[in-house]
Amino acid sequence: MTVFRSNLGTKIPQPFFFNNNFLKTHVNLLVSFHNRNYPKSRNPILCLPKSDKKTHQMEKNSNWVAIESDPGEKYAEELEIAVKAVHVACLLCQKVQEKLIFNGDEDVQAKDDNSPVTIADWSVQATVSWILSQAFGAQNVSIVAEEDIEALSKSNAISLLSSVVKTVNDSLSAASTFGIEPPVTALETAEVLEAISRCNSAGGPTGRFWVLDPVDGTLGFVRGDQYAIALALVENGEVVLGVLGCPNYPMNKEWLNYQNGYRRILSRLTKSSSESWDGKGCVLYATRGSKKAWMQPLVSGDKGWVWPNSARPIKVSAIDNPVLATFCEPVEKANSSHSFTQGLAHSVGLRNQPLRVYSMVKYAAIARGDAEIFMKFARAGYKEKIWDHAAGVVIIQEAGGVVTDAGGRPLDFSKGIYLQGLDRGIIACAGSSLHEKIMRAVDASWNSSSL
Ligand SMILES: Nc1ncnc2c1ncn2[C@@H]1O[C@H](COP(=O)(O)OS(=O)(=O)O)[C@@H](OP(=O)(O)O)[C@H]1O
Ligand SMILES: [Mg+2]
Ligand SMILES: [Mg+2]
Ligand SMILES: [Mg+2]
Repeated sequence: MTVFRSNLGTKIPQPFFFNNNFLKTHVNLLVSFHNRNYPKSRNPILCLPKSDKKTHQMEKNSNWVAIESDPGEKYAEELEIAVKAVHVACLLCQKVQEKLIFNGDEDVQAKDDNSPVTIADWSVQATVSWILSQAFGAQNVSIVAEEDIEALSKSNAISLLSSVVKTVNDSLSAASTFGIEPPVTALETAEVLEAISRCNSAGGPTGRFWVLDPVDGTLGFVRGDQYAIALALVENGEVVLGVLGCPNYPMNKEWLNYQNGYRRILSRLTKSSSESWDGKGCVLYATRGSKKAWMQPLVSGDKGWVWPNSARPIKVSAIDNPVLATFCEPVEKANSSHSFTQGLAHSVGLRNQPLRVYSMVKYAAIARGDAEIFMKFARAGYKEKIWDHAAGVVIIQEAGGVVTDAGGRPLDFSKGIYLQGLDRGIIACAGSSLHEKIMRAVDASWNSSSL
Protein backbone atom coordinates (compact mmCIF):
# COMPACT_ATOMS: atom_id res chain seq x y z
CA MET A 1 0.00 0.00 0.00
CA THR A 2 1.30 3.45 -0.86
CA VAL A 3 1.11 5.91 2.02
CA PHE A 4 1.16 9.56 1.10
CA ARG A 5 2.44 12.31 3.31
CA SER A 6 1.84 15.98 2.90
CA ASN A 7 4.91 18.17 2.91
CA LEU A 8 4.44 18.67 6.66
CA GLY A 9 4.47 14.95 7.22
CA THR A 10 0.72 14.50 7.69
CA LYS A 11 -0.41 11.01 6.75
CA ILE A 12 -2.84 10.99 3.88
CA PRO A 13 -5.50 8.30 3.59
CA GLN A 14 -5.47 5.84 0.76
CA PRO A 15 -6.49 7.27 -2.60
CA PHE A 16 -10.03 6.88 -3.77
CA PHE A 17 -11.81 7.54 -7.02
CA PHE A 18 -13.83 10.65 -7.59
CA ASN A 19 -15.99 12.01 -10.34
CA ASN A 20 -16.76 15.53 -11.46
CA ASN A 21 -19.87 15.78 -9.31
CA PHE A 22 -17.87 14.87 -6.24
CA LEU A 23 -15.39 17.57 -7.10
CA LYS A 24 -18.05 20.22 -7.47
CA THR A 25 -19.70 19.45 -4.15
CA HIS A 26 -16.82 18.41 -1.92
CA VAL A 27 -13.63 19.95 -3.08
CA ASN A 28 -12.35 23.42 -2.64
CA LEU A 29 -8.84 23.21 -3.98
CA LEU A 30 -6.92 20.78 -6.10
CA VAL A 31 -3.17 20.58 -6.17
CA SER A 32 -1.18 18.43 -8.57
CA PHE A 33 0.80 15.91 -6.66
CA HIS A 34 3.72 13.84 -7.83
CA ASN A 35 5.11 10.91 -5.98
CA ARG A 36 7.82 8.60 -7.23
CA ASN A 37 6.03 5.60 -5.76
CA TYR A 38 2.80 6.28 -7.53
CA PRO A 39 2.00 4.64 -10.90
CA LYS A 40 2.72 7.18 -13.61
CA SER A 41 -0.41 6.34 -15.56
CA ARG A 42 -2.57 7.63 -12.71
CA ASN A 43 -2.95 11.23 -11.87
CA PRO A 44 -2.80 11.68 -8.13
CA ILE A 45 -3.79 15.04 -6.84
CA LEU A 46 -4.44 16.50 -3.43
CA CYS A 47 -7.66 18.19 -2.56
CA LEU A 48 -8.87 20.26 0.30
CA PRO A 49 -12.38 19.46 1.50
CA LYS A 50 -14.94 22.17 0.83
CA SER A 51 -15.75 22.54 4.49
CA ASP A 52 -12.32 24.05 5.08
CA LYS A 53 -12.41 27.66 3.96
CA LYS A 54 -8.82 28.52 4.86
CA THR A 55 -7.32 27.35 1.65
CA HIS A 56 -4.24 29.53 2.06
CA GLN A 57 -3.34 27.54 5.15
CA MET A 58 -3.44 24.23 3.41
CA GLU A 59 0.01 23.11 4.50
CA LYS A 60 -1.16 23.23 8.08
CA ASN A 61 -4.37 21.42 7.40
CA SER A 62 -4.49 17.83 8.51
CA ASN A 63 -7.67 17.04 6.58
CA TRP A 64 -6.04 16.69 3.23
CA VAL A 65 -7.02 13.67 1.28
CA ALA A 66 -5.22 12.10 -1.60
CA ILE A 67 -7.58 11.40 -4.41
CA GLU A 68 -7.05 9.64 -7.60
CA SER A 69 -8.82 10.70 -10.73
CA ASP A 70 -11.11 8.02 -12.10
CA PRO A 71 -9.36 7.04 -15.37
CA GLY A 72 -12.71 7.33 -17.11
CA GLU A 73 -12.90 10.93 -15.97
CA LYS A 74 -9.26 11.73 -16.57
CA TYR A 75 -9.58 11.32 -20.33
CA ALA A 76 -13.23 12.36 -20.50
CA GLU A 77 -12.66 15.25 -22.87
CA GLU A 78 -10.34 13.32 -25.18
CA LEU A 79 -12.76 10.39 -25.19
CA GLU A 80 -15.74 12.54 -26.08
CA ILE A 81 -13.96 14.20 -29.00
CA ALA A 82 -12.51 10.87 -30.17
CA VAL A 83 -15.89 9.15 -30.16
CA LYS A 84 -17.50 12.03 -32.02
CA ALA A 85 -14.69 12.08 -34.57
CA VAL A 86 -15.08 8.34 -35.14
CA HIS A 87 -18.84 8.70 -35.62
CA VAL A 88 -18.21 11.39 -38.24
CA ALA A 89 -15.62 9.13 -39.90
CA CYS A 90 -18.00 6.15 -39.93
CA LEU A 91 -20.67 8.16 -41.72
CA LEU A 92 -18.09 9.41 -44.20
CA CYS A 93 -17.01 5.82 -44.91
CA GLN A 94 -20.56 4.56 -45.31
CA LYS A 95 -21.18 7.13 -48.04
CA VAL A 96 -17.91 6.40 -49.82
CA GLN A 97 -18.44 2.63 -49.59
CA GLU A 98 -21.88 2.93 -51.16
CA LYS A 99 -20.42 4.84 -54.11
CA LEU A 100 -17.51 2.50 -54.37
CA ILE A 101 -19.73 -0.55 -54.63
CA PHE A 102 -21.52 1.22 -57.46
CA ASN A 103 -18.40 2.48 -59.30
CA GLY A 104 -16.22 -0.58 -58.69
CA ASP A 105 -12.45 -0.68 -58.94
CA GLU A 106 -11.99 2.69 -60.58
CA ASP A 107 -12.11 4.35 -57.15
CA VAL A 108 -9.46 2.08 -55.63
CA GLN A 109 -5.76 2.96 -55.78
CA ALA A 110 -2.86 0.60 -55.14
CA LYS A 111 0.01 1.53 -52.83
CA ASP A 112 3.63 0.55 -53.46
CA ASP A 113 3.11 -2.69 -51.52
CA ASN A 114 0.05 -3.33 -53.68
CA SER A 115 -2.36 -2.85 -50.78
CA PRO A 116 -5.51 -0.85 -51.57
CA VAL A 117 -6.22 2.74 -50.56
CA THR A 118 -9.29 4.82 -51.32
CA ILE A 119 -10.55 8.36 -50.90
CA ALA A 120 -12.08 7.19 -47.61
CA ASP A 121 -8.64 6.43 -46.11
CA TRP A 122 -7.28 9.92 -46.88
CA SER A 123 -10.57 11.70 -46.14
CA VAL A 124 -10.96 10.08 -42.72
CA GLN A 125 -7.36 10.86 -41.85
CA ALA A 126 -7.85 14.52 -42.82
CA THR A 127 -11.19 14.79 -41.03
CA VAL A 128 -10.06 13.20 -37.75
CA SER A 129 -6.81 15.14 -37.80
CA TRP A 130 -8.72 18.39 -38.33
CA ILE A 131 -11.24 17.63 -35.55
CA LEU A 132 -8.51 16.75 -33.03
CA SER A 133 -6.50 19.84 -33.93
CA GLN A 134 -9.52 22.09 -33.58
CA ALA A 135 -10.42 20.58 -30.23
CA PHE A 136 -6.99 20.56 -28.59
CA GLY A 137 -4.96 23.02 -30.67
CA ALA A 138 -2.77 21.84 -33.57
CA GLN A 139 0.41 22.48 -31.55
CA ASN A 140 -0.77 20.05 -28.84
CA VAL A 141 -1.82 17.24 -31.13
CA SER A 142 0.61 14.61 -32.34
CA ILE A 143 -0.76 11.81 -34.51
CA VAL A 144 0.67 8.56 -35.83
CA ALA A 145 -1.45 7.43 -38.76
CA GLU A 146 -1.27 5.12 -41.72
CA GLU A 147 -1.64 7.40 -44.74
CA ASP A 148 0.55 10.10 -46.29
CA ILE A 149 0.05 12.55 -49.14
CA GLU A 150 2.59 11.17 -51.61
CA ALA A 151 0.09 9.66 -54.04
CA LEU A 152 -2.30 12.60 -53.66
CA SER A 153 0.42 15.10 -54.55
CA LYS A 154 1.24 13.57 -57.94
CA SER A 155 0.29 15.60 -60.99
CA ASN A 156 -2.07 12.90 -62.25
CA ALA A 157 -3.97 12.82 -58.94
CA ILE A 158 -5.87 16.09 -59.34
CA SER A 159 -9.29 14.51 -59.59
CA LEU A 160 -8.53 12.09 -56.75
CA LEU A 161 -7.43 14.96 -54.57
CA SER A 162 -10.50 17.03 -55.35
CA SER A 163 -12.70 14.05 -54.40
CA VAL A 164 -10.88 13.86 -51.07
CA VAL A 165 -11.31 17.61 -50.47
CA LYS A 166 -15.02 17.40 -51.28
CA THR A 167 -15.52 14.34 -49.07
CA VAL A 168 -13.75 16.01 -46.14
CA ASN A 169 -15.78 19.20 -46.48
CA ASP A 170 -19.05 17.31 -46.83
CA SER A 171 -18.37 15.32 -43.70
CA LEU A 172 -17.18 18.31 -41.65
CA SER A 173 -20.20 20.35 -42.61
CA ALA A 174 -22.40 17.50 -41.29
CA ALA A 175 -20.32 17.20 -38.09
CA SER A 176 -22.26 19.94 -36.31
CA THR A 177 -24.93 17.36 -35.46
CA PHE A 178 -22.31 15.82 -33.16
CA GLY A 179 -21.58 19.19 -31.59
CA ILE A 180 -18.45 19.66 -33.66
CA GLU A 181 -18.07 23.18 -34.97
CA PRO A 182 -17.47 22.91 -38.74
CA PRO A 183 -14.86 25.14 -40.41
CA VAL A 184 -16.10 28.68 -41.05
CA THR A 185 -15.38 28.27 -44.74
CA ALA A 186 -14.79 25.03 -46.62
CA LEU A 187 -11.22 23.72 -46.25
CA GLU A 188 -8.90 24.52 -49.15
CA THR A 189 -6.94 21.73 -50.83
CA ALA A 190 -3.77 22.84 -49.05
CA GLU A 191 -5.50 22.65 -45.67
CA VAL A 192 -6.71 19.13 -46.36
CA LEU A 193 -3.24 18.04 -47.42
CA GLU A 194 -1.81 19.68 -44.32
CA ALA A 195 -4.31 17.86 -42.08
CA ILE A 196 -3.27 14.52 -43.60
CA SER A 197 0.45 15.14 -43.53
CA ARG A 198 0.37 16.49 -39.98
CA CYS A 199 -0.21 12.89 -38.87
CA ASN A 200 3.49 12.12 -39.16
CA SER A 201 4.43 11.52 -35.55
CA ALA A 202 6.90 8.68 -35.04
CA GLY A 203 5.36 7.67 -31.70
CA GLY A 204 7.76 6.51 -29.03
CA PRO A 205 8.07 5.97 -25.28
CA THR A 206 7.30 9.42 -23.91
CA GLY A 207 4.60 12.04 -24.20
CA ARG A 208 1.21 11.79 -25.73
CA PHE A 209 0.19 10.90 -29.25
CA TRP A 210 -2.91 9.73 -31.08
CA VAL A 211 -2.83 6.60 -33.21
CA LEU A 212 -5.17 6.46 -36.19
CA ASP A 213 -6.00 3.80 -38.74
CA PRO A 214 -8.44 5.78 -40.89
CA VAL A 215 -9.77 2.67 -42.59
CA ASP A 216 -8.60 -0.64 -41.20
CA GLY A 217 -9.36 -3.57 -43.45
CA THR A 218 -9.38 -1.45 -46.62
CA LEU A 219 -9.68 -4.71 -48.54
CA GLY A 220 -12.93 -5.46 -46.72
CA PHE A 221 -14.04 -1.89 -47.33
CA VAL A 222 -13.56 -2.07 -51.09
CA ARG A 223 -15.25 -5.45 -51.19
CA GLY A 224 -18.32 -3.97 -49.49
CA ASP A 225 -17.57 -5.97 -46.38
CA GLN A 226 -16.36 -5.32 -42.82
CA TYR A 227 -13.86 -2.58 -41.95
CA ALA A 228 -13.14 -0.36 -38.97
CA ILE A 229 -12.02 3.15 -38.05
CA ALA A 230 -9.56 2.95 -35.17
CA LEU A 231 -8.43 5.82 -32.99
CA ALA A 232 -6.37 5.49 -29.80
CA LEU A 233 -4.48 7.76 -27.46
CA VAL A 234 -1.07 6.66 -26.21
CA GLU A 235 0.56 8.29 -23.20
CA ASN A 236 4.09 7.41 -22.11
CA GLY A 237 4.02 4.31 -24.25
CA GLU A 238 0.71 2.98 -22.96
CA VAL A 239 -2.63 3.00 -24.76
CA VAL A 240 -4.92 5.00 -22.48
CA LEU A 241 -8.01 5.26 -24.64
CA GLY A 242 -9.39 3.45 -27.68
CA VAL A 243 -12.32 3.99 -30.01
CA LEU A 244 -13.34 1.54 -32.74
CA GLY A 245 -15.96 2.45 -35.30
CA CYS A 246 -17.45 -0.57 -37.08
CA PRO A 247 -19.93 0.80 -39.63
CA ASN A 248 -21.00 -2.63 -40.93
CA TYR A 249 -21.20 -4.43 -37.60
CA PRO A 250 -24.62 -3.72 -36.12
CA MET A 251 -25.53 -4.44 -32.53
CA ASN A 252 -26.76 -7.90 -33.54
CA LYS A 253 -23.97 -10.47 -33.68
CA GLU A 254 -25.55 -12.57 -36.42
CA TRP A 255 -24.18 -10.11 -38.93
CA LEU A 256 -20.69 -11.42 -38.46
CA ASN A 257 -21.54 -14.89 -39.56
CA TYR A 258 -21.97 -14.35 -43.26
CA GLN A 259 -18.82 -16.11 -44.27
CA ASN A 260 -19.52 -15.71 -47.96
CA GLY A 261 -19.41 -11.99 -47.83
CA TYR A 262 -21.32 -9.28 -46.19
CA ARG A 263 -21.90 -7.44 -49.44
CA ARG A 264 -24.41 -9.89 -50.86
CA ILE A 265 -26.42 -9.78 -47.65
CA LEU A 266 -26.26 -6.03 -47.62
CA SER A 267 -27.58 -5.64 -51.15
CA ARG A 268 -30.31 -8.24 -50.59
CA LEU A 269 -31.52 -6.50 -47.47
CA THR A 270 -31.50 -3.00 -48.83
CA LYS A 271 -33.81 -4.25 -51.61
CA SER A 272 -36.14 -6.02 -49.22
CA SER A 273 -38.10 -4.21 -46.57
CA SER A 274 -39.40 -7.40 -44.95
CA GLU A 275 -36.24 -8.15 -43.02
CA SER A 276 -35.19 -5.85 -40.27
CA TRP A 277 -31.96 -4.08 -40.98
CA ASP A 278 -30.77 -1.31 -38.77
CA GLY A 279 -27.67 -0.89 -40.90
CA LYS A 280 -26.16 1.40 -38.33
CA GLY A 281 -23.07 -0.32 -37.17
CA CYS A 282 -21.54 0.35 -33.78
CA VAL A 283 -18.85 2.36 -32.06
CA LEU A 284 -16.90 0.79 -29.18
CA TYR A 285 -14.69 2.59 -26.72
CA ALA A 286 -12.82 2.21 -23.46
CA THR A 287 -10.42 4.09 -21.21
CA ARG A 288 -7.45 2.32 -19.65
CA GLY A 289 -8.03 1.23 -16.05
CA SER A 290 -11.76 1.90 -16.04
CA LYS A 291 -12.58 -1.83 -16.24
CA LYS A 292 -15.45 -0.88 -18.51
CA ALA A 293 -15.88 -0.93 -22.24
CA TRP A 294 -18.83 0.55 -24.05
CA MET A 295 -20.74 0.17 -27.27
CA GLN A 296 -23.15 2.54 -28.86
CA PRO A 297 -25.09 2.23 -32.09
CA LEU A 298 -23.64 4.25 -34.91
CA VAL A 299 -25.96 7.22 -35.01
CA SER A 300 -26.78 8.98 -38.22
CA GLY A 301 -26.32 12.34 -36.56
CA ASP A 302 -29.57 13.75 -37.88
CA LYS A 303 -31.29 13.64 -34.49
CA GLY A 304 -29.99 15.81 -31.67
CA TRP A 305 -26.92 13.87 -30.56
CA VAL A 306 -26.30 13.77 -26.87
CA TRP A 307 -23.11 12.31 -25.47
CA PRO A 308 -22.83 9.52 -24.36
CA ASN A 309 -25.76 8.62 -26.51
CA SER A 310 -27.26 5.20 -25.71
CA ALA A 311 -23.94 3.61 -24.80
CA ARG A 312 -24.14 0.27 -23.10
CA PRO A 313 -21.42 -1.70 -21.34
CA ILE A 314 -19.92 -4.69 -23.12
CA LYS A 315 -18.15 -7.73 -21.68
CA VAL A 316 -16.14 -10.53 -23.14
CA SER A 317 -17.71 -13.99 -23.36
CA ALA A 318 -17.63 -16.26 -20.29
CA ILE A 319 -16.70 -19.30 -22.40
CA ASP A 320 -13.31 -20.69 -21.39
CA ASN A 321 -13.61 -24.13 -22.94
CA PRO A 322 -11.99 -24.19 -26.40
CA VAL A 323 -14.50 -26.83 -27.51
CA LEU A 324 -17.24 -24.22 -27.26
CA ALA A 325 -15.19 -21.25 -28.38
CA THR A 326 -15.18 -19.44 -31.71
CA PHE A 327 -11.94 -18.00 -33.02
CA CYS A 328 -11.51 -15.26 -35.53
CA GLU A 329 -8.63 -14.41 -37.80
CA PRO A 330 -7.79 -12.32 -40.89
CA VAL A 331 -9.55 -13.20 -44.13
CA GLU A 332 -6.38 -13.18 -46.22
CA LYS A 333 -3.97 -16.10 -45.93
CA ALA A 334 -1.23 -13.63 -46.80
CA ASN A 335 -1.88 -11.73 -43.55
CA SER A 336 -1.98 -14.66 -41.15
CA SER A 337 -1.24 -18.35 -41.48
CA HIS A 338 -4.53 -20.19 -41.77
CA SER A 339 -2.79 -23.54 -41.81
CA PHE A 340 -1.07 -22.89 -38.48
CA THR A 341 -4.28 -21.76 -36.75
CA GLN A 342 -6.18 -24.66 -38.28
CA GLY A 343 -3.72 -27.17 -36.76
CA LEU A 344 -3.83 -25.33 -33.47
CA ALA A 345 -7.63 -25.20 -33.46
CA HIS A 346 -7.70 -28.93 -34.04
CA SER A 347 -5.22 -29.57 -31.21
CA VAL A 348 -7.31 -27.71 -28.60
CA GLY A 349 -10.59 -29.19 -29.81
CA LEU A 350 -12.08 -26.03 -31.32
CA ARG A 351 -15.13 -27.24 -33.19
CA ASN A 352 -16.56 -24.04 -34.58
CA GLN A 353 -15.53 -22.83 -38.01
CA PRO A 354 -13.13 -19.88 -37.80
CA LEU A 355 -14.74 -16.53 -38.25
CA ARG A 356 -12.70 -14.82 -40.97
CA VAL A 357 -13.43 -11.15 -40.76
CA TYR A 358 -11.61 -8.14 -42.17
CA SER A 359 -10.15 -5.50 -39.89
CA MET A 360 -10.23 -4.74 -36.19
CA VAL A 361 -13.87 -5.81 -36.19
CA LYS A 362 -12.21 -9.01 -34.87
CA TYR A 363 -11.14 -7.13 -31.74
CA ALA A 364 -14.66 -5.71 -31.49
CA ALA A 365 -16.14 -9.22 -31.76
CA ILE A 366 -14.05 -10.45 -28.81
CA ALA A 367 -14.84 -7.36 -26.70
CA ARG A 368 -18.57 -7.73 -27.40
CA GLY A 369 -18.55 -11.40 -26.46
CA ASP A 370 -19.44 -12.54 -30.00
CA ALA A 371 -16.27 -14.66 -30.34
CA GLU A 372 -13.68 -15.85 -27.83
CA ILE A 373 -10.31 -15.99 -29.55
CA PHE A 374 -8.45 -13.84 -32.07
CA MET A 375 -5.16 -15.01 -33.50
CA LYS A 376 -2.87 -13.39 -36.03
CA PHE A 377 0.36 -15.04 -37.12
CA ALA A 378 1.83 -12.93 -39.89
CA ARG A 379 4.64 -14.27 -42.06
CA ALA A 380 8.13 -14.00 -40.62
CA GLY A 381 9.59 -10.56 -41.26
CA TYR A 382 6.26 -8.70 -41.35
CA LYS A 383 6.24 -5.91 -38.78
CA GLU A 384 2.87 -5.21 -37.19
CA LYS A 385 1.95 -1.53 -37.03
CA ILE A 386 0.60 0.06 -33.87
CA TRP A 387 -2.45 1.52 -35.61
CA ASP A 388 -3.69 -1.97 -36.51
CA HIS A 389 -4.00 -2.90 -32.82
CA ALA A 390 -3.91 -0.01 -30.32
CA ALA A 391 -7.63 0.77 -30.07
CA GLY A 392 -8.70 -2.88 -30.16
CA VAL A 393 -6.28 -3.96 -27.44
CA VAL A 394 -7.45 -1.49 -24.80
CA ILE A 395 -11.11 -2.17 -25.58
CA ILE A 396 -10.69 -5.93 -25.18
CA GLN A 397 -8.69 -5.53 -21.98
CA GLU A 398 -11.20 -3.23 -20.37
CA ALA A 399 -14.02 -5.55 -21.46
CA GLY A 400 -12.29 -8.27 -19.42
CA GLY A 401 -10.15 -9.97 -22.05
CA VAL A 402 -6.43 -10.65 -22.41
CA VAL A 403 -4.20 -9.62 -25.32
CA THR A 404 -0.53 -10.57 -25.60
CA ASP A 405 2.00 -11.81 -28.09
CA ALA A 406 2.56 -15.55 -28.29
CA GLY A 407 5.18 -15.29 -25.55
CA GLY A 408 2.59 -13.88 -23.15
CA ARG A 409 4.01 -10.36 -23.20
CA PRO A 410 1.82 -7.31 -23.60
CA LEU A 411 2.02 -5.58 -26.98
CA ASP A 412 4.53 -2.75 -26.77
CA PHE A 413 3.23 0.55 -28.14
CA SER A 414 6.25 2.53 -26.99
CA LYS A 415 8.74 1.71 -29.74
CA GLY A 416 7.58 3.84 -32.64
CA ILE A 417 5.21 2.89 -35.42
CA TYR A 418 5.89 -0.87 -35.19
CA LEU A 419 5.10 -3.36 -32.45
CA GLN A 420 8.77 -4.17 -31.95
CA GLY A 421 9.84 -7.40 -30.32
CA LEU A 422 6.58 -9.19 -31.00
CA ASP A 423 6.98 -12.87 -30.23
CA ARG A 424 5.52 -14.88 -33.16
CA GLY A 425 2.00 -13.47 -33.26
CA ILE A 426 -0.93 -11.93 -31.43
CA ILE A 427 -3.37 -13.81 -29.23
CA ALA A 428 -6.46 -12.15 -27.79
CA CYS A 429 -8.84 -14.16 -25.65
CA ALA A 430 -12.03 -13.67 -23.71
CA GLY A 431 -10.31 -14.54 -20.42
CA SER A 432 -7.04 -15.60 -18.86
CA SER A 433 -7.86 -19.29 -18.58
CA LEU A 434 -8.68 -19.59 -22.28
CA HIS A 435 -5.64 -17.47 -23.07
CA GLU A 436 -3.33 -19.83 -21.18
CA LYS A 437 -4.74 -22.84 -23.03
CA ILE A 438 -4.21 -21.19 -26.40
CA MET A 439 -0.69 -20.08 -25.48
CA ARG A 440 0.23 -23.62 -24.47
CA ALA A 441 -1.18 -24.96 -27.71
CA VAL A 442 0.80 -22.39 -29.72
CA ASP A 443 4.01 -23.47 -27.99
CA ALA A 444 3.23 -27.12 -28.62
CA SER A 445 2.41 -26.57 -32.32
CA TRP A 446 5.06 -24.00 -33.14
CA ASN A 447 8.12 -26.16 -33.56
CA SER A 448 6.39 -28.57 -35.87
CA SER A 449 5.00 -25.74 -38.00
CA SER A 450 6.76 -24.25 -40.97
CA LEU A 451 6.35 -20.66 -39.72
N1 LIG B 1 1.49 -9.16 -45.26
C1 LIG B 1 0.81 -8.75 -44.23
N2 LIG B 1 0.76 -9.50 -43.11
C2 LIG B 1 0.04 -9.12 -42.07
N3 LIG B 1 -0.68 -7.99 -42.02
C3 LIG B 1 -0.68 -7.20 -43.10
C4 LIG B 1 0.06 -7.54 -44.24
N4 LIG B 1 -0.14 -6.57 -45.15
C5 LIG B 1 -0.93 -5.66 -44.58
N5 LIG B 1 -1.26 -6.03 -43.34
C6 LIG B 1 -2.07 -5.31 -42.36
O1 LIG B 1 -3.23 -6.02 -42.08
C7 LIG B 1 -4.31 -5.09 -41.94
C8 LIG B 1 -5.57 -5.78 -42.24
O2 LIG B 1 -5.66 -6.82 -41.35
P1 LIG B 1 -6.87 -7.79 -41.39
O3 LIG B 1 -6.86 -8.57 -40.13
O4 LIG B 1 -8.08 -7.00 -41.70
O5 LIG B 1 -6.53 -8.73 -42.61
S1 LIG B 1 -7.54 -9.32 -43.66
O6 LIG B 1 -7.79 -8.31 -44.68
O7 LIG B 1 -8.76 -9.77 -42.96
O8 LIG B 1 -6.84 -10.48 -44.21
C9 LIG B 1 -3.97 -4.01 -42.90
O9 LIG B 1 -4.57 -2.81 -42.42
P2 LIG B 1 -5.18 -1.76 -43.48
O10 LIG B 1 -4.07 -1.39 -44.42
O11 LIG B 1 -5.55 -0.61 -42.58
O12 LIG B 1 -6.34 -2.38 -44.16
C10 LIG B 1 -2.47 -3.96 -42.88
O13 LIG B 1 -1.95 -3.00 -42.02
MG1 LIG C 1 -5.02 -1.34 -40.66
MG1 LIG D 1 -5.81 1.39 -42.89
MG1 LIG E 1 -3.71 0.04 -45.59
